Amino acid sequence: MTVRVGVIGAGWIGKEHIQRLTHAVTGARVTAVTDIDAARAEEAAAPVGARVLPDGAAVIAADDVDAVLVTSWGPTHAEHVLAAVAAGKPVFCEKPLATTAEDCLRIVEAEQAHGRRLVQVGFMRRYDSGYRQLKQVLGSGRIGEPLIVHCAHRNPSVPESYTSAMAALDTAVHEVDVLRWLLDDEIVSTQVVTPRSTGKRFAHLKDPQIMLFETAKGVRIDLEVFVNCQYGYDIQCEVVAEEGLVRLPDPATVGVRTAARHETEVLTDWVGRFREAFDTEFREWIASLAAGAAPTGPSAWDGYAATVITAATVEALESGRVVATDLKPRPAFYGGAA
Ligand SMILES: NC(=O)c1ccc[n+]([C@@H]2O[C@H](COP(=O)([O-])OP(=O)(O)OC[C@H]3O[C@@H](n4cnc5c(N)ncnc54)[C@H](O)[C@@H]3O)[C@@H](O)[C@H]2O)c1
Ligand SMILES: O[C@H]1[C@H](O)[C@@H](O)[C@H](O)[C@@H](O)[C@H]1O
Repeated sequence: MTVRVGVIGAGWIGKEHIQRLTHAVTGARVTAVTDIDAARAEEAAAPVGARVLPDGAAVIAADDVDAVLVTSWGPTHAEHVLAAVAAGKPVFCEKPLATTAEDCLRIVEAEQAHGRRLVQVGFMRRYDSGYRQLKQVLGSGRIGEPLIVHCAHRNPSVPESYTSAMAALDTAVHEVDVLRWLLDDEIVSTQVVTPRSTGKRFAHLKDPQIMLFETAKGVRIDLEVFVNCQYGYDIQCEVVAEEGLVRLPDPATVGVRTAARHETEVLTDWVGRFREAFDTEFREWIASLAAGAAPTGPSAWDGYAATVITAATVEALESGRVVATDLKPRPAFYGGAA
């Protein structure tokens, strides 16, 4: 069975995912595309033989759309996801699920009222082979219980429109999700320490930031977010446990030895670093839909948790205080694990 996908938002990542669904995933076809910029929609739709529809509502209602992909701007996500759930269609929403906790809860409630999972959120790190190996080691019990996690999330640079709050909302949101999943634990408090800011970019920006999270089981996480590090796109994660530690591998690149030096490449963007993870994410999503099963990836509840925890982190940055995340109790509908 071919899953026919309708796409809402044909910008940067929308175009990437349209290409991915067409060329890297079997069993999927993009049949409809919309964007508030019609020329952009046309540019993304034409090469894959999809038609352009006037808006998100038309995509969701279309007879030749079995599942919906939301890749528009964050503040518009909730409207499209709620409409897809109301129509009973599976929906994959790029992060964030919604920009407010209230909207996330609306989605969570609508999905529960529908009675079956329809929503998956685009946290692709859960599909990265390195993170999956980390989870396998932690789950095997070989190194005992996790105690401390050291992480770094570095981008070479960001545009001037990037704000200090985006370090949590746009960037650290990936660690928030992947660490909840990796540790099978919940983040209960957050704090932000601001070292001297880099002089290499904008005066308005607090960059780098050190985020300190505490989990329900007492694990401490330190996360350096440095979005103008200049040298490359660099994702680090090391879990220190009772009987050992496990570290996220760097992507494999050839080592070059020349002129008395040994060099390996550092990637420069998230597109290259997580390409395979994105491919796997969409292959597994489409496979679950083709099998008539509910999606197994990050849920609407995970989307809610990430929005609440990152909002609390912005509050921590602005107040200088430790902020409790105060998540609502997890509904049984979403299972036991984080
Ligand atoms: N998983 C990841 O690592 C990752 C990476 C980049 C972006 N994202 C997320 O993907 C989303 C899109 O990011 P982007 O970088 O592609 O942005 P973008 O600005 O390049 O594209 C967004 C597109 O959505 C369109 N749009 C906005 N509102 C719309 C609406 N109501 N209906 C139809 N189209 C609408 C815009 O015209 C634009 O073309 C964001 O939520 C972002 O956080 C995720
Ligand atoms: O939207 C992007 C994307 O989510 C990347 O994975 C992250 O590294 C960037 O910091 C963020 O701005």
